[in-house]
Amino acid sequence: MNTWNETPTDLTEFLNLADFEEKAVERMSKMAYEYVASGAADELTIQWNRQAFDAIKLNPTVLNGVGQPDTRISLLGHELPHPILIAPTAYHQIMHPEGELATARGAGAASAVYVVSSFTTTPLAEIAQTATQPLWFQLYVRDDREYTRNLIQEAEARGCRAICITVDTAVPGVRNRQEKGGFNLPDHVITHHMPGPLNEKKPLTWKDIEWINSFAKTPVLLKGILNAEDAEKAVQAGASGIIVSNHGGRNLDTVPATIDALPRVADRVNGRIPVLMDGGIRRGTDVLKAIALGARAVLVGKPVCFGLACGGAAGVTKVIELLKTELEIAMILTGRATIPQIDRSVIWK
Ligand SMILES: Cc1cc2nc3c(=O)[nH]c(=O)nc-3n(C[C@H](O)[C@H](O)[C@H](O)COP(=O)(O)O)c2cc1C
Ligand SMILES: O=C(O)C(=O)c1ccccc1
Repeated sequence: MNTWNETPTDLTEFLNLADFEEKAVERMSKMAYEYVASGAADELTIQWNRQAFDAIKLNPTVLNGVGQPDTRISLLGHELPHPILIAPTAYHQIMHPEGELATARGAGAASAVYVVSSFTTTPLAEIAQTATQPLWFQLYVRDDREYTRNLIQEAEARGCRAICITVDTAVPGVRNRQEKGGFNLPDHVITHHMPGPLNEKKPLTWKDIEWINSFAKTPVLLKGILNAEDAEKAVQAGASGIIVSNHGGRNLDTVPATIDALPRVADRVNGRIPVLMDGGIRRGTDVLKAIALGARAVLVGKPVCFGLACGGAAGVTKVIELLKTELEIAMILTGRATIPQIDRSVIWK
């Protein structure tokens, strides 16, 4: 059991996701902040993820009679109250002493699916005991097939409802800024399910995906697809879903913004499997734009880490709730009563 006796942070002054990032700089160790905030190399992709959202204009609809929008979605056979998921991020114990347990509680209070990273610093069993909302598991595939099979089976046994295989990290990116920040895990922070560093993984092939699909009992999603050709292969390999992602700009610098990559992937997939996206979601209008351009749901990475650092579970909850409230406002002002009504006509051409 963790005991965390500090007075809870007053979060009333946090009005948007940018406020969390601004305050997180002061609260986190330099090492942890630089780890979370940094991107690969010259950080062009990390900037483009945001700039591309900002460049998309919305088309309002007046006198539309929408009062309280319905944000529910159906995803992989389940109904979710809203389309905002918590992206897998490693090492929550360097962000807050309660680590992933706070994230799980925060996700529960915000009715959000929490995708637990392979590099969780809390055992999955403890997270599963704390969680009150669905968990998914993010998988880094390692060389040892038995290890990978056991990890998937453990995640499934703990009740995780989907496996997201991260396919964009055959090697870690050129993380100059993370290195300059002195990245180094304290001795007491242990990655229970992933001993050893990120770069001991094997280069994956489509055959590995088919192998995992042959025994996985839960839906398998591929996280880190950016173009239509790979999306088509994912469908052919039997994936149950795709997450359009550039890993938050942390891996291959100068790949495009995910919101620019999304429409082509969505067009090619053409509804055969759900397409999710992440990268740069900071406002409810970003969620609306992603759905308009073909995403069934979105995931949020860095802002959740900053929420966790600023306010533990309550900070995580507030980050998700702010986005959801902003999404509802954007739905009202564009005249969309339900998520399926958000189509490309909400984008200003
Ligand atoms: C601190 C941090 C750690 C991350 N760790 C993982 C991870 O363990 N596995 C993974 O698939 N993606 C990881 N990611 C990528 C996120 O899942 C997600 O793709 C990205 O953060 C989305 O962009 P955003 O931060 O702009 O929301 C990490 C991202 C951050 C910021
Ligand atoms: O930092 C990351 O983006 C990431 O994916 C990761 C994965 C494993 C270990 C450390 C970081």
